[in-house]
Amino acid sequence: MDQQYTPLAQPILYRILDANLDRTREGLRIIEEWCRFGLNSGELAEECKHLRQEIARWHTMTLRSYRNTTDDPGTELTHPQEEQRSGIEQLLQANFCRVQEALRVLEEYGKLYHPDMGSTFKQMRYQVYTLESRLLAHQRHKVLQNSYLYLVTSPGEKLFAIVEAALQGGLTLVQYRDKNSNDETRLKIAQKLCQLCHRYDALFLINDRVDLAVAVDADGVHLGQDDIPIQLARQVLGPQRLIGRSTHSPEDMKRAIQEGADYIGVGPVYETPTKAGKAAAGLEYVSHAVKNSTVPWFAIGGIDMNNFDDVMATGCERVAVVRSIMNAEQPTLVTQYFLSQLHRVRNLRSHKVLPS
Ligand SMILES: Cc1ncc(COP(=O)(O)OP(=O)(O)O)c(N)n1
Ligand SMILES: Cc1nc(C(=O)O)sc1CCOP(=O)(O)O
Ligand SMILES: [Mg+2]
Repeated sequence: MDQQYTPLAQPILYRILDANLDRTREGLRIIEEWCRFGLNSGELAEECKHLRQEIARWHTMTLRSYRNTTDDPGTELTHPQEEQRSGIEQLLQANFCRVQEALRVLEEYGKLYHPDMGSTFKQMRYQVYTLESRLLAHQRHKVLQNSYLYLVTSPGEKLFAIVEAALQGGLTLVQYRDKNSNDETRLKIAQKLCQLCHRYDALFLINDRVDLAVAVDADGVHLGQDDIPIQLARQVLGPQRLIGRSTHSPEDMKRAIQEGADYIGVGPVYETPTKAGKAAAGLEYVSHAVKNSTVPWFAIGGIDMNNFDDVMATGCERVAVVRSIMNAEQPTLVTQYFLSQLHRVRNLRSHKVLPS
């Protein structure tokens, strides 16, 4: 039987357009507030505002006059997930999704309303996809900039409990490093750790494995000197994810920065059983990083509470550790101790009590 098509009644069309214009404007406003107050990014906030204003031009009095909230069954419908957000990332993601869906509705139904509306809203939807990528990248760089302590994990039964304890102590940067498990296990662990870190608004990176980073939607990867080139990792990961590179000499550092590393590891400061057989690069190399690194960098290798002051005396302001936290009896307290000391040194330097 041939299907009978009837033209969409004008009041229905107008209500659909009104509701979705509202939805996009509200969602963009929520995103804009984070760009402005959370990220301090005038540029991103301005882009949201500009989009909102363009959308407002289509939101005419005529369309608004068809609003009938009391008879709209949709106002009662909420998903339990809307009542709960585990962190800012989830909140932003939910609102981007809402805006993109509403823009798609406007694109399709708009074609029945005005000859230009479909193409205009299609363009806007792509603009919002780009905005989402840029905002995510900005967000990740901001957390990285504000991270002074980096936990590189080691495998063990208490892995999740230790990472969570450290996150409770204020840790904001975690790397999953696991040299021996099979890929099925690695994938499961990485998924769980990623969710855990994101619940605390911390960054989650994966050692060595670009594929796993994509699979679990991690914030980035850490690559050693023997791993794939940064440029190739960037092609796979896109511009919005972070790439870290280990460096052991001034030449490594120069190359990693030139190749576009978002941060670098500087070490091993001391010989360490975590990387047995690797010679120490020493405090001299840390001092070189103080003077020459133009990207955030983390001193790594054998750092603990006993030698922490010596490392900081070079002018270093960020450290990465494995055993100091993974083997600690009280990982929350150790994390808090490291963070408070790192903060204290920065404060003393900014008040010129210590040389910077
Ligand atoms: C922050 C940080 N710095 C250095 C390393 C070491 O990476 P790599 O040289 O690739 O050695 P492995 O960790 O893969 O054994 C790191 N993981 N993190
Ligand atoms: C994983 C790693 N990379 C290093 C480097 O110098 O690139 S040193 C290191 C091990 C750090 O472990 P711990 O804090 O237990 O000494
Ligand atoms: Mg590696």
